[in-house]
Amino acid sequence: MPPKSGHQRAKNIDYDDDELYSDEDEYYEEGGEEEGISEADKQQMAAATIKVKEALGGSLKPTDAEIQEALWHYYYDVAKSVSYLKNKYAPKAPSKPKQPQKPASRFDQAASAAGTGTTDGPSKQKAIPKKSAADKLAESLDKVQVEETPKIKSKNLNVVEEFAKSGLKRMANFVVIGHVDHGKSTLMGRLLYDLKVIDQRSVDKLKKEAESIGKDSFALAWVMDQTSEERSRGVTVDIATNNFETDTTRFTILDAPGHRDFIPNMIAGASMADFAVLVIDASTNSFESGLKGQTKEHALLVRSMGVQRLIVAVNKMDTVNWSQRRFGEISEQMTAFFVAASFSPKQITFVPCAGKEGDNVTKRVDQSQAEWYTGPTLVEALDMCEPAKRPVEKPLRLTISDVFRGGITNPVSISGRIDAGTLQIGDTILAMPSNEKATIKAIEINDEPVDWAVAGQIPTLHLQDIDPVHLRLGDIACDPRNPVRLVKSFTCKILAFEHVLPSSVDVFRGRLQAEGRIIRLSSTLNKTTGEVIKKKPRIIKPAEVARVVVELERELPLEHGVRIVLRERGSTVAAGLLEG
Ligand SMILES: Nc1nc2c(ncn2[C@@H]2O[C@H](COP(=O)(O)OP(=O)(O)OP(=O)(O)O)[C@@H](O)[C@H]2O)c(=O)[nH]1
Repeated sequence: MPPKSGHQRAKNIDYDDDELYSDEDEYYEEGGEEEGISEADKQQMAAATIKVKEALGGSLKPTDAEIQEALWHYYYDVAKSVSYLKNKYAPKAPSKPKQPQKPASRFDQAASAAGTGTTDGPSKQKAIPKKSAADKLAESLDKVQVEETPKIKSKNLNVVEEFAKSGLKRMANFVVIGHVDHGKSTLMGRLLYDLKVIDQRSVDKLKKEAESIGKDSFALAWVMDQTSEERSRGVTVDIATNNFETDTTRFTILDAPGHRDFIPNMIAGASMADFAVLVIDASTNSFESGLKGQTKEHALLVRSMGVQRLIVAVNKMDTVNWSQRRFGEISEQMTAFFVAASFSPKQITFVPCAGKEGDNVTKRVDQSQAEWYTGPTLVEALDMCEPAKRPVEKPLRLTISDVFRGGITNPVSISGRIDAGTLQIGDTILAMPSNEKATIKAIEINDEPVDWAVAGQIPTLHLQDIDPVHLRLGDIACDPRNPVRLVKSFTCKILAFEHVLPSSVDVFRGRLQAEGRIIRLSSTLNKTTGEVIKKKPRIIKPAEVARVVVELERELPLEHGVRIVLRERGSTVAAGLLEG
């Protein structure tokens, strides 16, 4: 298996789903109060018993009955029960603490470094055990002192200054786009392998797994495509992120899926990207079929979402014998298209490469194969990109791209790119549109605990004082003193991909998706100068730039300058920038 984050992912959680409380009845049998206990209580007790055992590790071994007594008394509050059991059963004489069964995860270390306590128990809505049973235990438990969840202490850092003096390498996020099967994942897998982000053993393991299901050629792609669903289908279904460093820059790869059904995920990737790597399969017919497929659509999408810089990886050059002519033909055709799509030719670099064998990825292609090519390798081209400026001085805006419901230490976590501002442990954030506050108890970047994070980074935040139902993909975590405003309708400048008429549309902003309606076509605009060409057009034609007004079904946190995409019945009709 490829390396995974230590955290259990729980994307798109259905919070009403009680999957945690499943067939664990055996844990209940040892002596709970059977009488008058509902099935839900039993299941809750069984699940909480497991959690308490995990939290106690191997050091203390109270019986199940003892654990359940504590849980019963504390209304299934795992943290309080654990405190009680530790107090009650800890050895009296000071002794060396035993090694915990499981090494503490980095998440847990981050939390304890921040001096945090934990809570995990039944939510407020859950059934409360009957008092009579609790009373039976009350007497014996009355005197126990319980640690309350401590307030998170902020170090009150000046994060902008910390960032300036940290000497952190510059950071850049790029999205990998291109038609299905053109070799995006393989190319990125190769990059990570050659830069030693993934080791030989892991690749060998992936190769074995790939061979065992007769898909040998996919081994490198699996470095990026990490979930089993993606593997069995052979396509990337979500954005895989991975990191690597060169001497000057720390890069985050956002590997977007090429399959047409998954364009919303690609949009989410593009909304976080400083630049894009467009992968084009140079093989006979593949380039041409890509042109009819997603090659152009993806390029247009990222452009209309504000991405200006492109690296075009003309891939699978081995299949055309590293033909200079083929490379020239593809570069020429694509340049004409890019210019029409308002990319500046200065911002585009074409690199011939072969991801599978790794030619011209980090190692220069053998001169005997392509003595005609003197330009940069892919990694050199990446290094030449100027990352966008980080608006660290602005109020915090973080677009939530994942919500995790974790374990005991970190019950609620989110991750997403910080679009603006900074944050640190102890900060209060406001989730919008739910308008609920939360406290940051720990922060991780690339699985490492840190004290702060700044615009451009994609941290994971471990939160407290909030119920996960208030956090949804696409929501904004912002500074409560400068909250993001909620809008019901907005004007935006769009590039049309198809004919645009007043009609119902799906509005995408990163991972946020909402139903809306184009209610007015205000004007068509000059692509370069932005001047009004025609007021109140009846229709907007493909490739035209226009200003339209969109009304949403519900209020959403949207601000000036955010990138949005309008889709209709599964296809992208337009994309652009929100004006107000
Ligand atoms: N000959 C050759 N084949 C390649 C090269 N790169 C990738 N392939 C093959 O092309 C196929 C598709 O590669 P992927 O990396 O999965 O393509 P993708 O673009 O990530 O596909 P999606 O995730 O479905 O969008 C695999 O069989 C790869 O082994 C290359 O440089 N040369």
